[in-house]
Amino acid sequence: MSGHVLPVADGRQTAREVWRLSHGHRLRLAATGVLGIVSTGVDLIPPVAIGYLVDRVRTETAGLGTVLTVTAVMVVAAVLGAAGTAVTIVLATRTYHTILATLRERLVGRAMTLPQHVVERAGTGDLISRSSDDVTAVADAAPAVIPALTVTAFTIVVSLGGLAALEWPYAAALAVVLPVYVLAMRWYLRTGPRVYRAERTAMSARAQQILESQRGYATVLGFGLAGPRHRAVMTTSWEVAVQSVRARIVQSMLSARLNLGECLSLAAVLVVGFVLVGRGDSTVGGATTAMLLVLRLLGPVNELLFVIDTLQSALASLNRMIGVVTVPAERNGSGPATTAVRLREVVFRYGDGPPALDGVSLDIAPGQRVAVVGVSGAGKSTLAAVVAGIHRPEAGTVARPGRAAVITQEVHVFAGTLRENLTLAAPDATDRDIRAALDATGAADLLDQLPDGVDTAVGAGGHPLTDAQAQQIALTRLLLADPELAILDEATAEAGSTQAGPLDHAAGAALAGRTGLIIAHRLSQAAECDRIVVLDRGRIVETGTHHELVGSGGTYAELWEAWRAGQR
Ligand SMILES: Nc1ncnc2c1ncn2[C@@H]1O[C@H](COP(=O)(O)OP(=O)(O)OP(=O)(O)O)[C@@H](O)[C@H]1O
Repeated sequence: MSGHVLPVADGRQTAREVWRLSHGHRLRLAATGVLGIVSTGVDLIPPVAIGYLVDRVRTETAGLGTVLTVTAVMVVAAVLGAAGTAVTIVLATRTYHTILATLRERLVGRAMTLPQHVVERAGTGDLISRSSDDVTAVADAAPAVIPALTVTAFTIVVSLGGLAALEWPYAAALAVVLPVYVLAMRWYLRTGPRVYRAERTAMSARAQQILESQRGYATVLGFGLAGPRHRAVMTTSWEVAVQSVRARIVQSMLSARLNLGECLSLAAVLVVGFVLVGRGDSTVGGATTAMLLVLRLLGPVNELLFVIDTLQSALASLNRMIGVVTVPAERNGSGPATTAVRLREVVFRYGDGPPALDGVSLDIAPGQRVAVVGVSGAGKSTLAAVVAGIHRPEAGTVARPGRAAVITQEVHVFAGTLRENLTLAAPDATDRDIRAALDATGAADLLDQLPDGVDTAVGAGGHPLTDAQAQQIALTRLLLADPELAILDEATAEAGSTQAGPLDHAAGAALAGRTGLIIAHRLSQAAECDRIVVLDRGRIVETGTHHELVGSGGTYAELWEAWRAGQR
């Protein structure tokens, strides 16, 4: 199965796609960046002001006026810095969600057009989980990750710049401590996700045991299973306790590593400050500013390390989402102008079963209507699905026009208005187009039965429709979608004898002017087609016009006789 999973984008693809998605938001992003730098720059003022005050106090040149002025400057700077940072975070979050919404739209759009065989092989669950769980993971990461990322990134740059501007050895002292943080981060990324995953898995197992015991309460009592169920819940609960303790230990160990980094950073800057002040290269006020800058830096860095696992899993989800968006569009292998559909030696089987199609070759010219007939199980529906691109053959080639539409036996009426149902594949259709299409397929009568005409709600919870009406709607939808190739798999097979005529008429209208492949159960339909293909156990055994085949006295002639006898 793993060979067929949907692709996962790598870092470069994700970066490229995010850059593309940011189109139209780049000015706002740049403005957010500038505001972030300015706000963190303003945040530098309090440490510098305190350093200045320390020097003035040491040289005994500070009066009450100086203290008040410096305090006022600090208060203003703190308020401005906080306000600027808050606006930066709001702007960044908004842009993040806008880009995420666009990505989600693209993801859903791409998911809808993925070839069915791609989805089937990967498992529908994978696609659903990418468009739901992964989107949630990326969206939920926003409150934790965005402030930590934006504030930390700007704070690191601005504080290091500030330290270097004071005296470069201060910045160098921090650089020496950097490996402690890098090692802590690498250790946490290796360990954290694993223990959290184990904790979550243990919790799901416990929930599962409890739920099963509750749902199967009667069985548990009836078979005297209370003891084993109790033990199962106890075992899984104990596992949760063990895993939770492990997770908390990992968090404590991360805190210990961060404390070590903090301690070393402060000690390093203190020692450097001591030496610089001793040599007269820095004032005590300068050393104080340096210490305050380092203290300011430590908070955001710790915060970032604590959310790094959230960030990592959000990135993994993002890569999975972008993986779907970047699935290359399938080449349909559109047929050359003289053939609309061209199959060569097509073999298809369900799982390990015998071939449902066994070396089928078929050409359909543009505008031609070909009927497929055969006994039940001959492979007719499979052929329709292969031509439609729903199934991919294991051998042979299939070429079809770019715009193909299929109506299968399972006609579905979507919950919504009749108009929405009809314009699903033709969103630009006007009221006149809809009316004309309904007239053409003979479904206009339906409008009289609906209280609000085309705006009546149909489908689940709406106005009830008969199977024949649902098929008429499907045929009208096809007419509006205007595909080059229409594949009708038993579109009129459900019809009782009174409905057969109108539905045959509707099918004829929907097929007018386009290439058609019709799976004909009612042979009167086949008789009207340009050509008939007879399938038997996955092979084409006869092909010709109705008259040719009846005249040849083969399989079709027998089927025709049997069908006519049944009609009498
Ligand atoms: N989803 C499936 N899984 C396994 N085997 C299948 C599946 N669908 C069809 N088959 C098998 O493939 C063969 C061809 O089936 P197909 O439905 O294409 O025949 P058909 O001619 O359309 O039959 P009918 O007229 O009864 O619909 C049959 O042997 C059938 O049992």
